[in-house]
Amino acid sequence: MTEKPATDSIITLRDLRFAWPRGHDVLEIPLLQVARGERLFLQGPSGSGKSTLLGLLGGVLIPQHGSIEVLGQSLEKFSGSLRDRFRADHIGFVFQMFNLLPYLSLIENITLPCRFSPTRAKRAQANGGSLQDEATRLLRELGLDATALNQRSTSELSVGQQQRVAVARALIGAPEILIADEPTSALDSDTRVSFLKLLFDECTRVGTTLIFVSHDLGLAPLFSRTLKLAAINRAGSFATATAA
Ligand SMILES: Nc1ncnc2c1ncn2[C@@H]1O[C@H](COP(=O)(O)OP(=O)(O)OP(=O)(O)O)[C@@H](O)[C@H]1O
Repeated sequence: MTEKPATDSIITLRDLRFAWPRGHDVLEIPLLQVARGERLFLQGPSGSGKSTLLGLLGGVLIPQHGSIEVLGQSLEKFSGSLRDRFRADHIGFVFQMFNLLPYLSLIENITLPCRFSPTRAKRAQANGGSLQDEATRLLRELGLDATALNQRSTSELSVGQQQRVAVARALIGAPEILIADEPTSALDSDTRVSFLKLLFDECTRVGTTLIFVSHDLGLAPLFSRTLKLAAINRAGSFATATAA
């Protein structure tokens, strides 16, 4: 893999190998560094290991070999509960299907990460006064009026509205890293680009590093760097990540 050493890297993977139980190695990454504030576009064919890599970066999975350093901490040395805490404090997630909870109000959905992370709750309060105020402010930045929408169930929101709520939830309490797994796949191409601009603006304002997975290669030029995961070959040899 061609990889420029980053001077201020927020993520460093070294000699990483990961295999699912009873499976071949899915990932082999000799070195990957992500700089603070970078917007990284992660691509690769279906099954190349993109979601697996996100799971490793988020401390949901641990590699059989190698190290994963995030914010200077070696995640593979943490216990499961420490990794859960670390993830809650420092990483926001936006999923393809957004995963909003229909039995919570829109504002409760956004403030949910603060229930799991006192660190994020404190940061959100420092920014907004109350968690509710901060959720409302984030929604406004993302172009939604919380007062008008909060009476509705999240399942009654349009896809574009749900997506913004999911972004507000991921960004509340200013996590250092935002991981987005195909969050634009349900949108038409014009809406995708305008949504990405909004996402970039928010990440810049909050100071969040963005790792974004998509099959839509047309979006890649909008990012500071593209990381391509190669397909796993039939013999089961390692997939290798390359920087584009
Ligand atoms: N929970 C699991 N248990 C066993 N194997 C898994 C599991 N999750 C993924 N895999 C395998 O790991 C490989 C990589 O899967 P992964 O979901 O990371 O790929 P992907 O690039 O995200 O694919 P897609 O673009 O289709 O979402 C695949 O061969 C998949 O079958």
